[in-house]
Amino acid sequence: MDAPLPPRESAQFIAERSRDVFIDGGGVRRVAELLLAEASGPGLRLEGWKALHELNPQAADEAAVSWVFLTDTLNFSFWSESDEHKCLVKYRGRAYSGYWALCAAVHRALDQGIPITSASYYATVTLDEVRHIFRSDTEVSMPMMEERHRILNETGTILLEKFGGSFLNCVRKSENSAQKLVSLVVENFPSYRDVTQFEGKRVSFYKRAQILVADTWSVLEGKGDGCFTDISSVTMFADYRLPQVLVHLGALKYSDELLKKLRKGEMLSYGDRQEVEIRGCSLWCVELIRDCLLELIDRKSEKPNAEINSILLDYCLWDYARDHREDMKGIPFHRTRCIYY
Ligand SMILES: Nc1nc2c(c(CN[C@H]3C=C[C@H](O)[C@@H]3O)cn2[C@@H]2O[C@H](COP(=O)(O)O)[C@@H](O)[C@H]2O)c(=O)[nH]1
Repeated sequence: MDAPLPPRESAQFIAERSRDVFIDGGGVRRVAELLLAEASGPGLRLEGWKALHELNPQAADEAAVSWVFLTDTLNFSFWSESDEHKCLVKYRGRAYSGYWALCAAVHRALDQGIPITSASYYATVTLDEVRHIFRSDTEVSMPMMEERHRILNETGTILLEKFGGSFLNCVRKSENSAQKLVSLVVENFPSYRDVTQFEGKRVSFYKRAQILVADTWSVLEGKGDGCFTDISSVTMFADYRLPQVLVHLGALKYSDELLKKLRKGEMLSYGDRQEVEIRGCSLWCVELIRDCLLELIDRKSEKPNAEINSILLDYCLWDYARDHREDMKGIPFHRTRCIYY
């Protein structure tokens, strides 16, 4: 079977044929201007990954890389039916939700002596143990617990068989190429194969594979094994938060029909035409925002302290979405239950 289009090309192909999701040129520019103000701050710098997030590993060693691999292997589908009743994990006096609940649960387990980031442990961890490790401190559990258990066993077994139980060995096989690492991950770990169809073409988003490469780059601070020569070729990560924030900021628009459907809380299945259009147009929209931002920076002839790329734009917009949850209440996120994002 022919290889799918890579994410960036997939996004352009989808955006050019989209019927229910549209990119707004004026909105793209306004977001670029909003981010220009950030260009010299920590929000758009690689160092922000550690400095702004207390649950991200602060070290840059093999254990930190293993932590990133474990969390990104489980980095999907945290949204709950109602925002009032959701999974929360308390850790060091704070209650975390969504993706951060996952990270808090990993730290809680490690503090209790459970080696959850070790492949030899999660390759054979039982469902009951997974339920205990990722237990919620509310009556709402983390979604898709059975799928998380299956993926842990599958991924741990493969990591032991093919990479000596350490994701750092896989990183080293990429020889400092981000694209090669994305390929190694999707070729060897089935749960990362975020591929679907659109108008007869096989398209890919590779959301978890790309964020895994980005987080590996971040945790290794862009140095040594984490110094990827082609890191700027990695695109934003097509999840369910970025589309929501891009619509909120006016860079993306939904048709009335789609907006009505999302407002009613209707589910979209993975691979549905509208679901693919939301993900593809969001990815392409961030590429256009990046191009516009780089143009604005050139015009201001203010050299940013480090190269701005789609990863840093994504992190910044995702954090923005987290910090503006209340303002975004009127904009629905699309509800898809899957293991890919
Ligand atoms: N596009 C994009 N999607 C991201 C992330 C992250 C966290 N990563 C970075 C964040 C801080 C550190 O810098 C990490 O590196 C999680 N997600 C996705 O969001 C969804 C969870 O959302 P909520 O239910 O609100 O927690 C779910 O699909 C999850 O897969 C990101 O950065 N970008």
